[in-house]
Amino acid sequence: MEKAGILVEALPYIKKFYGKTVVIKYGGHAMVNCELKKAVLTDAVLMKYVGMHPVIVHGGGPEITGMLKRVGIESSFMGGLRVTDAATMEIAQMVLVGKINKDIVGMINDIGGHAVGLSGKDGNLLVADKKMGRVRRPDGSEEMVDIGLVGEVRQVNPGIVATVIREGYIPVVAPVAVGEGGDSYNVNADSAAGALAVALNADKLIILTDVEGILADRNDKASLISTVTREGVPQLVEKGIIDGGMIPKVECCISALRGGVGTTHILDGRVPHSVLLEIFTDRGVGTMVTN
Ligand SMILES: Nc1ncnc2c1ncn2[C@@H]1O[C@H](COP(=O)(O)OP(=O)(O)O)[C@@H](O)[C@H]1O
Ligand SMILES: CC(=O)N[C@@H](CCC(=O)OP(=O)(O)O)C(=O)O
Repeated sequence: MEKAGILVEALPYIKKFYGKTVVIKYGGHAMVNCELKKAVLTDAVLMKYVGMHPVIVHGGGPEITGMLKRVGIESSFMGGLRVTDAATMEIAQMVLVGKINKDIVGMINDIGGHAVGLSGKDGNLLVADKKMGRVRRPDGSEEMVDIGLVGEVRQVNPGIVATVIREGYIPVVAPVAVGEGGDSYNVNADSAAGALAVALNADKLIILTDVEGILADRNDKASLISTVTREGVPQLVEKGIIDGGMIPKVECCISALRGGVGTTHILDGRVPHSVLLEIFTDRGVGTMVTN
């Protein structure tokens, strides 16, 4: 009976989200092991079976760093973005599009779902301009520096994703964009997910990472901030509560909300089925960034 209770609890949410689009950003740090990956992807398959439209945008920062190391290239980051020269871009594309994307697609299909892998270059899905890096000088001022083939999404052409959804597949998108002259650009996966969520008019954007959500004190899980408004975020950044890799996540939540996405969430991808818990139960998990 207790187990059936979960299904009864889920029913109104299944009804509420029927036909709705949910963009799930699956970060590299949350891809801990095969079991966890399966749990996350099973959630997406289940969502599809109950009539929702999950779209996965994946990262893979740690795997790119690992592969670069194997070929003797040291990674460096500026403002959370990888400094990307031509050789780094080649490896990043190989890892993101050739390996991680296909691994996820294979896993979804193996679980019993139907997935199609895309990069931002397919169907000109993500069109990018060159993005400059930002460094803070000791006096507190900021300097813009060239960080190579890093892109900022200028335009999203979601047609190919819409087609894939309409045909019954789960789209799985790698954050490699097309730039001027057909060049590949390395795009932060959070930004790619946010831009795609806006273009698809998604109801939810869920960012899966390797922490419980936004913590007021990084050493205390109990300090989880379960809801923060768009206006409340800059204060948390100024106070230094939010820094590093969490900055592009909250920025992407804010721009997604501005662009019309219903709600945005930062969840712990290391907790099995955190996406299902967020969508189908009353127990909101992680941090919700709202209007
Ligand atoms: N206030 C905060 N609460 C939780 N994590 C934070 C906070 N500020 C910064 N972080 C950092 O952000 C990291 C998540 O970003 P990142 O490592 O880029 O993840 P991903 O690979 O999932 O994109 C956390 O592991 C943590 O170190
Ligand atoms: C420009 C830039 O930094 N791109 C990222 C793309 C992958 C990514 O964002 O992966 P995570 O979500 O796992 O961090 C990178 O090269 O690491």
